[in-house]
Amino acid sequence: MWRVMRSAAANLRRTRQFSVAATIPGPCMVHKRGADILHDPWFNKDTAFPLTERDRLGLRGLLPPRIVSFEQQYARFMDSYRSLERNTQGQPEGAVSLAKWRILNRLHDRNETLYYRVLIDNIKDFAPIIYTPTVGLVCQNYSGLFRRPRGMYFSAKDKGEMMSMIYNWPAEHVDMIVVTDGSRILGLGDLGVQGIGIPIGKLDVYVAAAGMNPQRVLPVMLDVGTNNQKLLEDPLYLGLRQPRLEGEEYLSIVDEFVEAVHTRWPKAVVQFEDFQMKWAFETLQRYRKRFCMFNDDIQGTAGVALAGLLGAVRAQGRPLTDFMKQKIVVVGAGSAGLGVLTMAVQAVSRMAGANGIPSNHQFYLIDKDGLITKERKNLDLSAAPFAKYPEETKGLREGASLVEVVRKVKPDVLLGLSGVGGIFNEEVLKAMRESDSPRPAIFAMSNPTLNAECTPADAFKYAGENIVFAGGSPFENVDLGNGKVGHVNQANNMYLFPGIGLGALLSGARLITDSMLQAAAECLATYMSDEEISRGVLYPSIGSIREITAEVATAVLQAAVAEDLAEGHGEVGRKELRCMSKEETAEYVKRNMWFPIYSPLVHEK
Ligand SMILES: NC(=O)c1ccc[n+]([C@@H]2O[C@H](COP(=O)([O-])OP(=O)(O)OC[C@H]3O[C@@H](n4cnc5c(N)ncnc54)[C@H](O)[C@@H]3O)[C@@H](O)[C@H]2O)c1
Ligand SMILES: O=C(O)C[C@H](O)C(=O)O
Ligand SMILES: [Mg+2]
Repeated sequence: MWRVMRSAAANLRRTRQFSVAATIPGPCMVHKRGADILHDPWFNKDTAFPLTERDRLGLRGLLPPRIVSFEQQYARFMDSYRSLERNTQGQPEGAVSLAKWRILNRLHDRNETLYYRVLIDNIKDFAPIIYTPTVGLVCQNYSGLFRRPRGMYFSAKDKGEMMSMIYNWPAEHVDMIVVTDGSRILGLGDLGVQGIGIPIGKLDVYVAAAGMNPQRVLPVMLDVGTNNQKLLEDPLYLGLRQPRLEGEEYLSIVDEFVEAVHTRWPKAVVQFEDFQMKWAFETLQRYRKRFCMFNDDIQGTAGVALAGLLGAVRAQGRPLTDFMKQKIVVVGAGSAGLGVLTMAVQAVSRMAGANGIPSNHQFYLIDKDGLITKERKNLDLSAAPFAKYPEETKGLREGASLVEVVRKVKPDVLLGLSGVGGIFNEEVLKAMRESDSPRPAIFAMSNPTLNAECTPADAFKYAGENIVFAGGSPFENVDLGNGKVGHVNQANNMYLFPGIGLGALLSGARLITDSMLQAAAECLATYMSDEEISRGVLYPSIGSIREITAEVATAVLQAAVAEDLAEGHGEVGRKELRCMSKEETAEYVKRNMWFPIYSPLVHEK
């Protein structure tokens, strides 16, 4: 458990060419002809339709005569993207990001194959546009940006209709669903129906990183109203104009949706995303023993944070088992912060061994009212296991402030999942200089950029140059002068959710268990070489997200097999999965990862 890969092995893996040859799709059946094909982004090839297909599909005369290759189309798109970048230099960042999102979104609407190819090849550049942080801005402006619908919308007004509505979705097969109710979009709060941008962005990452087939993914918005007064008063707002449903009324909507999905696509994996804390925990508890689902903010985030925390131990030159001694201050007792602490405690008890006494002594939890102790009035049930007994507080009082806690505890790690920009201020960061760790770690994981607890520049400036740093949104590395660079990691659940979803899907498991999630976290934690870790590099580059996702999916699938939960997927049955070696499992995963190239289209009536 928690073995650290030898650096040579990790490097070898990194240099291995990632094979896409096996993913070349065969002919693709299309039930449309003529202009209907050109207007369908799944099938459209624009000017790249060869003459034979133009004849066969009734496209002759509907396109200019010259046939342009995929490579030429690709180059033309990238040229226009780069010229947009040049022409908008110096303009406000938000406006530029939205312009970039628009040009990508237009391509998405027109030609999915080309869109996903440019996305995969340029994921490092494009992830911040189609995903965090720009996706946050898109959600905030969604009603104004809306041109064409994407995904499905189930509203409180659809009660009793969902079982039939689900059949309105045009695709026969759906493998992966990301659903939100828009109640806690990143650190931006309740954005109602406008939160649909998040499932769309997450599923784009699924296609790019996990090779999910875009014809088989479904973003979903459950619109149960909004408590965002500004949106309710906005004449352009596209969602229900009513306060959020609560209690049983709310749950009956989610229940109906989950049942409808399960009836039509019993094997689909469902990811719950950006639900406010009470519903995030409630729905996870309610469905995880019945359906193949997980909550990304609780469980995906936990695995990514744990991998980073273990990396921070290695960066101190200590053995992994020293994780049990690390003093960690978690700021934010919401779905993400509590998810992280829950998984960290599980890791500590595994390390302590079967007879070890599970301990959370070294963890300190802070929320908007300060340090959480057993003396807290109306202590939230989910935070209770992490509340400090009086004898554990080092003399700190209930509700002690963040800076008081940091000064007194001298933590090895300060981890923010509060959604509050800038709360790791100069005073707090300077207090981290007194940390007991030779290499303190600062994780400012809240999204989007302005909601990060601090910037990396401030962290290196005030807490010292020897820190290890991770943000949740992408930031540039920091120039420390004298040729030294402060490496900036992105501790974002995108390193795990695509592999969790893909591994679960390909295993055919009916549930996503703690062991499967632990396998995902372990895989990420052991991915980096000692040399990388010593430079403060805790996570792989986004550029290799497809490789890490394939490994995570393999680990998840193997864990499902080990628990005898893997029932098989498509042609590959339970028995075959059980007989596969690790290498064969990895090959099976890669073989099933979709890669965008134009397939020959064959018309079928
Ligand atoms: N990097 C990632 O992968 C990742 C994953 C999940 C969530 N997040 C981010 O984490 C943030 C929180 O998400 P969540 O789902 O846990 O939200 P949440 O609303 O469930 O919880 C927020 C918590 O922060 C606390 N808080 C608020 N103000 C505070 C303050 N001034 N000081 C200390 N604590 C304060 C609240 O009391 C609450 O406990 C969001 O910004 C989200 O984008 C990041
Ligand atoms: O969406 C992200 O970038 C990460 C996370 O799921 C979040 O809610 O912030
Ligand atoms: Mg989220």
